Amino acid sequence: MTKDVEFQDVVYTVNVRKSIISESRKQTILKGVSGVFRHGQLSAIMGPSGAGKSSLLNAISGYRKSGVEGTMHLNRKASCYITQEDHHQPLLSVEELMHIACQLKVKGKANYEETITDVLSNLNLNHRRNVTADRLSGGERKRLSIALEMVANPSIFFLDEPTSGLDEVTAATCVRLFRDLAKQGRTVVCTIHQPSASIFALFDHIYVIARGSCVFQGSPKAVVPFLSHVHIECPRHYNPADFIIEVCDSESNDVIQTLSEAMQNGKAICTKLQLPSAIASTSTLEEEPSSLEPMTDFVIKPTVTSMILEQQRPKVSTLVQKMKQITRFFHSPHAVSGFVQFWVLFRLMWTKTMRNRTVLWIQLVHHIICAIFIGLIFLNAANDGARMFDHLKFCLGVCFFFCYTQVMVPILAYPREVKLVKKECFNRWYGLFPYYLALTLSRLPVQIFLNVIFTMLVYWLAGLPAEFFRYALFTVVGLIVSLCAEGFGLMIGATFNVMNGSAIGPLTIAPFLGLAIYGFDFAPQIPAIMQWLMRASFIRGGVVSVVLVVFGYNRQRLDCNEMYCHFDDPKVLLHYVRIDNTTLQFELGILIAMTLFYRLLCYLSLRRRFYK
Ligand SMILES: Nc1ncnc2c1ncn2[C@@H]1O[C@H](COP(=O)(O)OP(=O)(O)OP(=O)(O)O)[C@@H](O)[C@H]1O
Repeated sequence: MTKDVEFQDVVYTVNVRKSIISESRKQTILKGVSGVFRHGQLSAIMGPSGAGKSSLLNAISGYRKSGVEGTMHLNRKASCYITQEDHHQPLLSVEELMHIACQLKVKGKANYEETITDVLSNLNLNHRRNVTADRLSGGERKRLSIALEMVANPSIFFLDEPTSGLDEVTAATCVRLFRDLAKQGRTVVCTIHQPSASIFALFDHIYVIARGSCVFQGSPKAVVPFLSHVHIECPRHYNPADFIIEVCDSESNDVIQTLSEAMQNGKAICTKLQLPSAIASTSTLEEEPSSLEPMTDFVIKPTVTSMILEQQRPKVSTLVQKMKQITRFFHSPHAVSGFVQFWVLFRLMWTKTMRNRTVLWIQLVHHIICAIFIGLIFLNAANDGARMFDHLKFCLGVCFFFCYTQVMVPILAYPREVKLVKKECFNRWYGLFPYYLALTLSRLPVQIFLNVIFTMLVYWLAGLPAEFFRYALFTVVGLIVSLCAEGFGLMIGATFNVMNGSAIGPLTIAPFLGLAIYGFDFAPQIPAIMQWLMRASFIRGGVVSVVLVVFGYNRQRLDCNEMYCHFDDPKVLLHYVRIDNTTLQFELGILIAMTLFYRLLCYLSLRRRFYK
């Protein structure tokens, strides 16, 4: 089982477009870079801002797949990726998070308590086990991210800018911790912007990237001799890390080209020249670096990777390769079954919902106030045969409430969760399907409870007939409309960030609202094309369903306090708005199909984002 990370001729291209109307063009971010990160070593990917450090880390770790070409050689199942921002489940303590990590990542019934205490003590977090993740300091949060992955004991760590936002002392402590992890036989690779001299000296291996090309690879002590080799002299007492970044940040492309050619774009490595007598006495793991004293006897030599060795070996038959691919496809990358993943996630989401008391109270108050507001507008109007348009407005008001309440919440709240889920799915905590199922089902109990409160108040205040069957149908319709609206919101929240989503959400819902109120006063003249368009609006479907529940099912004649009430017979109203030719079952069927459709789109959108 390989523990090293090797890559060859990695190219990463993105499509960039200046504006929506301009043609997209390809931009090459990584220009055929190669390199190797060995186990037992702490490696840093360095470079000026925008050089391609994160792109390289994402490409070799597999965190980004689309647009990446080249050969990568690493054991992905034994690796983990720690993002720059430490996304953790809020409202859960360190200990609870560790328990969840164990339940999802540790095979079989192990003694979680022992594992948790071991890992937390190792990372100096044991004293913070009862604190919630959002109350931890920056350094502690970073250590928690590592602790959560450590329960599965991965042999490769990829960390994106782990020291960003930390002060010098905390950053040095973190880097020392990564070094300890590496010394235990792991490959630890992190991107770092511009380390201080003391932090720079802690790394075993440095990989410098500039404008998408590799300009240095090797020991930090070889930086100064290497630059001197290409006639760039680092001033005495200057931090070599600062100096090489400044050199790479210069305007001139020639310097970068010279350095990159000398390093064969990562196919070569700067290392200490070892005489045969010295080789025998040197261990593979280097001693604790005490200073950045430059090497005197360094050499640039080709990196010998197992990929190169493999190329020299006789080829394995394509049939054997195909068989390996097929068995890999059927082998689940997760430690526990899909059902266990679902159950752990369901309980986690339920706990989160129950602990978020403020949100629960806000939702409850919102439902009660809106119900009283709508109820008072149509107070005891439901039985007045002279107020046909008020009846329709009541049905519209109820549906609009469900739509707006359910659409906007996921649009604003969900994009934040997407990043956390992407990281956890990538690190093989769980699959997307169990997560999605848990997400859908865990919200249901609270949604049903709030909907029942709302419909009870509205139904009673409006003075609708005291028939349990009619009230139950009224509540079911409300629930299906709210599930459909939530699916629509989730689809937007999963596809766009908060800023774009909060603009796109209301924009896309507006035509649905228009179609929902279109033509109730001239229903017989609605053209066929509009009929089809109206079908596309789930709000229209909801309004029609509510009208059918309110006025269908043998509703008694309404009261009439005037000389003549044309609409006191509910059948006349249903006929006037051309709703008498449809059934509640049909309308609900379409609403359920739309709910499933939006939720499928949400799932596919998440899939595309996670696996691209
Ligand atoms: N998806 C993308 N679309 C367009 N440009 C991109 C994309 N991803 C990366 N880039 C560009 O590629 C370059 C390298 O990006 P990357 O994030 O890898 O740089 P970096 O070295 O990590 O920078 P920093 O230290 O500032 O985070 C930048 O100019 C960035 O704008």
